[in-house]
Amino acid sequence: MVLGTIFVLYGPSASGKTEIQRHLTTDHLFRIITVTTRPPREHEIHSIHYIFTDKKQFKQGVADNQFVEWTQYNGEFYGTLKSSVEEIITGDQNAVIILDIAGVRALKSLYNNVTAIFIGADLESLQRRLENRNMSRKELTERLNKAKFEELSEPYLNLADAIVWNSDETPLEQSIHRVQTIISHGVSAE
Ligand SMILES: Nc1ncnc2c1ncn2[C@@H]1O[C@H](COP(=O)(O)OP(=O)(O)OP(=O)(O)O)[C@@H](O)[C@H]1O
Ligand SMILES: Nc1nc2c(ncn2[C@@H]2O[C@H](COP(=O)(O)O)[C@@H](O)[C@H]2O)c(=O)[nH]1
Repeated sequence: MVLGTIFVLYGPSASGKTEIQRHLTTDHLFRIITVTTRPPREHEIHSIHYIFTDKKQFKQGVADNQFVEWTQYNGEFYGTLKSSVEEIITGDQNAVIILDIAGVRALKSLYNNVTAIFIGADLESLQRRLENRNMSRKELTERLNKAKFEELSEPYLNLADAIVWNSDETPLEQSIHRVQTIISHGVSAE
């Protein structure tokens, strides 16, 4: 195993990225926490799920060149701090991070040791899971449409080094195990 590898989980909203990341128990695996301007969900905690900030501070961070990459999603900003990534690239541990496709592209273009793991689920599973979230109908529709027209499309999947389907008929433990195997033994172990 090459240490200093960043494993990026990406895929549509509610595909299970956060849940899978939360259960990974691989040794020497650091979780890179990203920054967002979107409001926290009920259960989300500052510095654990995200570094929550406001738009003014985020824009200042962009101006100060603090981000290695940043993106906009549903009218909110999301970004990866340079400091959090460089700690891994120059260190001796692996890391896992959750990004959108722009983030995957950016990290792959900047660093060698980046493995992109697409976490997917069918639209029915995504809809059911999003309906369980306390979000507006408008946001739910936007997230589902993004999944339908972008995040489940070929260009999105083609960027993946490994694909893990985590629809409702797949036990979550099985998906966690697959991601854990990829992280511990590499994509070819799949
Ligand atoms: N295999 C599964 N079967 C049933 N439910 C699942 C499965 N995997 C994840 N879930 C549930 O789906 C919901 C969404 O998962 P999660 O929050 O991890 O998605 P996400 O991909 O991180 O979404 P987002 O990008 O919007 O933050 C959670 O309630 C989670 O428990
Ligand atoms: N390019 C980046 N994408 C990010 C970052 N942090 C999260 N994300 C992605 O944003 C969407 C929306 O996230 P949500 O928590 O509001 O559902 C999702 O695809 C995340 O993967 C980041 O720093 N950079």
